[in-house]
Amino acid sequence: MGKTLYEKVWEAHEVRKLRSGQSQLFIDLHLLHEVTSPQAFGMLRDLGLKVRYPHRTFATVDHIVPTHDRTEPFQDPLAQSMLEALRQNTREHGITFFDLGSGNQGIVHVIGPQLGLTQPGMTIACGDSHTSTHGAFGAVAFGIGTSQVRDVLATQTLAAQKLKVRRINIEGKLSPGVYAKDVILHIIRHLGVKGGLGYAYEYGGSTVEAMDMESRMTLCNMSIEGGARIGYVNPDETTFAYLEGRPYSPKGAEWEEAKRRWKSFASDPDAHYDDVVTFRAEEIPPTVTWGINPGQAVPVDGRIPLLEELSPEERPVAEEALAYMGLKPGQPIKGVPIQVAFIGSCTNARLSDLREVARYLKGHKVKKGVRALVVPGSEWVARKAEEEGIAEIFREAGFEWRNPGCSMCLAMNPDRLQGDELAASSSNRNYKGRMGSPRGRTVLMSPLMVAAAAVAGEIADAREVFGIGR
Ligand SMILES: CC(C)[C@H](C(=O)O)[C@@H](O)C(=O)O
Ligand code: SF4
Repeated sequence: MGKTLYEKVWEAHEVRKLRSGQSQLFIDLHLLHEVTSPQAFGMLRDLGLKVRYPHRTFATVDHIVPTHDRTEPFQDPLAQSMLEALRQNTREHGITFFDLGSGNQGIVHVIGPQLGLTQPGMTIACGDSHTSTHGAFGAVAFGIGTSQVRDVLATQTLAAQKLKVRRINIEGKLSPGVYAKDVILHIIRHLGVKGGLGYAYEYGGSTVEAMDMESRMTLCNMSIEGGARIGYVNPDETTFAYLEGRPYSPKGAEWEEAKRRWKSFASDPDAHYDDVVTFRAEEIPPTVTWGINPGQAVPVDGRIPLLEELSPEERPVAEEALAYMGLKPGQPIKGVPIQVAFIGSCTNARLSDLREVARYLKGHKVKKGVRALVVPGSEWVARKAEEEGIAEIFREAGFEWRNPGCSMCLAMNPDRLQGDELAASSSNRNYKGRMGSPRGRTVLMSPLMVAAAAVAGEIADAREVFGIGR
């Protein structure tokens, strides 16, 4: 019986089995940001310990960064002190820090891949739940809590429980105007926000094989929204082509050797899976959420479910969601007015996302009264987008072009909703109050659908707004 990538990577990194039933796992790459690291460094200091492998540890600042005016000191003294703590901690421990203005600052899950730090066959940990993003490269990557951040800093290992593996096949060709974001929203809608508990998700099939790396990242990014802490795609030629020549990618003879090793981690054709699920690409519509978790989603041309169509478990959450969102059962989702349009986050703020939107947005204008923001995922993305004229297309259309950071996705910075504003958003979470206002509302969708909503002033079908596929 063959093995999955997950099992192979696990076995290659298992230091020992622990009496608890967990394993001690070696972590190849540890990524840090300002929110979940200060306490971990504090604990290390209290224990009189050093960082075990500073050269396997990299830091950036993303959550608290103001995206409008980055002049220091920031207006929020807490944000300023978090940045300073990270500067101090990384300096003291000899850790590379991609600080503001370094040219490489950005959302942690955007910069790892972009710099070639994220590689196939690695174990990657970060004190952030969307670490699953890095699985797009065939890495076993997962979010950890602050005490585990301490453990990894001190030992470069952590105690972890092995997961089951669910293979998710997506077969066929996506329709025009349908993207990886729609695929993952569709998957979560069908498997549920808790469907992945206890599983790592392995995504495959002809649709995934045809996806570029940035689409695969979008897919893996939201695994956690489906309850799976880990999501990954087997490494292939697309993966290698993306990594070749990146700053931290292996070079010269090492490159060929690395590729050989990376290939060996891919799941065997006869690998055993604990579960297998298959979706047809042609059946995946542009998908948008209507509720307060990412599983409460419908096709953009569909209706919000009637309560009687839902299972007894789903009903109370749906009622709560409808009351919060100010929406009615059976109502079409299209046409719901929006006040804010947000293109950004570790799900959808990479260069290919912005390129794709710019391609269609050119010549259109944001509807009067809509506040539209585009927040590139990293300084590198921002630079490239300026060079390619993408930034200008957004500005021309009436979007505010901001500096890189998490921005409104989590609103740990000045970018936030006001009152009960409703935002069309390319981010990954639509929890109550997620975007900084206790009554603020978030509707998740692909970046192109956000642009369509910005132009229409309401939730709209990008295929109609931009004349796609007809
Ligand atoms: C701040 C951080 C711990 C958090 C996470 O783990 O995901 C954040 O990035 C989020 O998206 O909610
Ligand atoms: S962009 Fe959003 S989801 Fe991603 S790390 Fe930042 S806050 Fe978390």
